[in-house]
Amino acid sequence: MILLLIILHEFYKGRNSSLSTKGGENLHCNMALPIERKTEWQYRGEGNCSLAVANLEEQQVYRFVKQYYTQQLDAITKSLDSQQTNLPTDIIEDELRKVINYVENVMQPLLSTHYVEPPVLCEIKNGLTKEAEVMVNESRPVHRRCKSQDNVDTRARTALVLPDLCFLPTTNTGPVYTCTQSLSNGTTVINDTACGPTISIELKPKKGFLPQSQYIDKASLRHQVCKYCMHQRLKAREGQWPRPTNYCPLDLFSGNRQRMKHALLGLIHTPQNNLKICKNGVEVYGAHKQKDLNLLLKDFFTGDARNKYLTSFLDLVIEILLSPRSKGGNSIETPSFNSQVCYNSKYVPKSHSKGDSGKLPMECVLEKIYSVQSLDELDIDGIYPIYQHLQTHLNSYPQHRSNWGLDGPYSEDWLTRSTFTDNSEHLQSAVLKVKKFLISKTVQDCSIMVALQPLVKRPSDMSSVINFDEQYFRYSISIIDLDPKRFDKIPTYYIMEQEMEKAYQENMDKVKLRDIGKKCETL
Ligand SMILES: O=P(O)(O)O[C@@H]1[C@@H](OP(=O)(O)O)[C@H](OP(=O)(O)O)[C@H](O)[C@H](OP(=O)(O)O)[C@H]1OP(=O)(O)O
Ligand SMILES: Nc1ncnc2c1ncn2[C@@H]1O[C@H](COP(=O)(O)OP(=O)(O)OP(=O)(O)O)[C@@H](O)[C@H]1O
Repeated sequence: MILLLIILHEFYKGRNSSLSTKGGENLHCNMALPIERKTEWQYRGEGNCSLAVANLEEQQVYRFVKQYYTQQLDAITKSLDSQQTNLPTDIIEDELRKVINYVENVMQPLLSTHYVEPPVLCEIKNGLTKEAEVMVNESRPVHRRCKSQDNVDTRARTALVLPDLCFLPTTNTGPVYTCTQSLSNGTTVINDTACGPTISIELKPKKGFLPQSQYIDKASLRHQVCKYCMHQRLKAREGQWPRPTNYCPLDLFSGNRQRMKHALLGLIHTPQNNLKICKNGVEVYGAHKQKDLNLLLKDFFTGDARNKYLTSFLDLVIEILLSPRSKGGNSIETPSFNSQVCYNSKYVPKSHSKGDSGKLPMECVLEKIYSVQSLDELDIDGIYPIYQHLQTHLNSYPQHRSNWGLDGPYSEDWLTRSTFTDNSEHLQSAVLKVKKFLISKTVQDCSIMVALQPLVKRPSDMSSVINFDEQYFRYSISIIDLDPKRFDKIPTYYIMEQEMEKAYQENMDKVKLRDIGKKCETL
């Protein structure tokens, strides 16, 4: 019997990997099998909507939906159709399918197959989500353990699944942690492919440009201070994080290595939810855990860099962030890219280093993210009146909401199609602007995952290998968290933007008053 179950297990495992490129059209997963053996789960992270846990055996990460997610979903579904009687399990499944379609049909073509892999829909057996949640509980941040909204929704019968991006794409032998391998005859040989730990770094870069929209008041601070820096004041006032960060997204997106390093050091100083570093999948640095990185990186570099491991690591990450994956070889600078400076940034330019033009190379991950973020040309000030206009129209013609695909389905032509020919050109163009805005919002909230492993020598296959400081590293780079943003959230965006600007302005006024006070004291 056990043998039969194992054979079935292997069969489904094979199916799982072969289906993973099909964007989850079918439901499949070995998690549905009645294997008695307990799965080894390891914590990977979480947001408001999902708990991400790695199945160590499969090297896959499951995103289990939380109760917060289903409550939101329930409210939205009821507001759109008060008659709806679907079961929560079906609603969740439909919604997860939409996420897959959005990533596959909208995000991947825009951001490239090199960086984006659509998740797969996986059926999960009863009791599995709870089992995983209990197993990883100790690793979760304390504030996530007490609210019922942060509990996984055990009614869900499906989950989104992606490869474990804290590791390099798996080989037949699985991830390699050590430099040596024990052979069956008792001898030990040096592993010539990979050596040392896998370090992953996750960056949530946020919005990388200052708006140039004509709809924003000319006198507005938003032309000088980026959204992230403004938001920091509001977050500080609301006690979301103990201290504001030195990180500014415009420094990271500048393409200038010195500025980028300044940005990364800002994140090391205050990671908040914008930086997370893992060693062999275990978080070692982030918002809630800050271990000695120089010590942790010691077995990652071969040279005797003493306390400079962190500096070397950041330089290596910068090289990867600027490397043009899809083209390979030389970097071509992006013609449309103009590096901007945020008034709030603490970066002080140093002497210009050689080869540092301060431009983003075409096709590097930052350039891809930047160019898709730039689809929003109007900013919220230009979009909000369009939203109101569309809402007024929808009050009279509610059926147009689905014609326009505002809540999906996300087909290949979601952005470009004009199936709503009975609408005026004006309306069609309004819908297109809103869609571009929502796409940009998704990419303003995504994360970059880089995984790296040192190699002992130059490998014969140099794809996804970087030569840095006379050492070779294999690496992978992916963009995650590309879920669609809701049309109905536009009014919230509008209010939030005003609150952020107000909070920033009030803080500036306070600082000014304090400075005047200090001057008066010295007179
Ligand atoms: O509005 P922002 O810029 O604060 O972004 C939100 C994120 O906050 P952050 O500032 O990154 O800490 C927020 O992140 P956290 O849950 O706070 O980690 C979410 O990603 C939120 O997206 P959604 O509502 O879950 O779809 C994000 O909302 P969207 O604006 O992307 O809809
Ligand atoms: N495939 C993966 N490999 C490794 N870690 C992952 C993977 N997917 C997610 N994670 C980790 O889990 C975290 C939370 O995942 P995710 O962003 O999908 O949750 P979320 O609830 O949608 O977040 P938010 O509410 O902030 O949008 C990520 O920030 C990342 O640290």
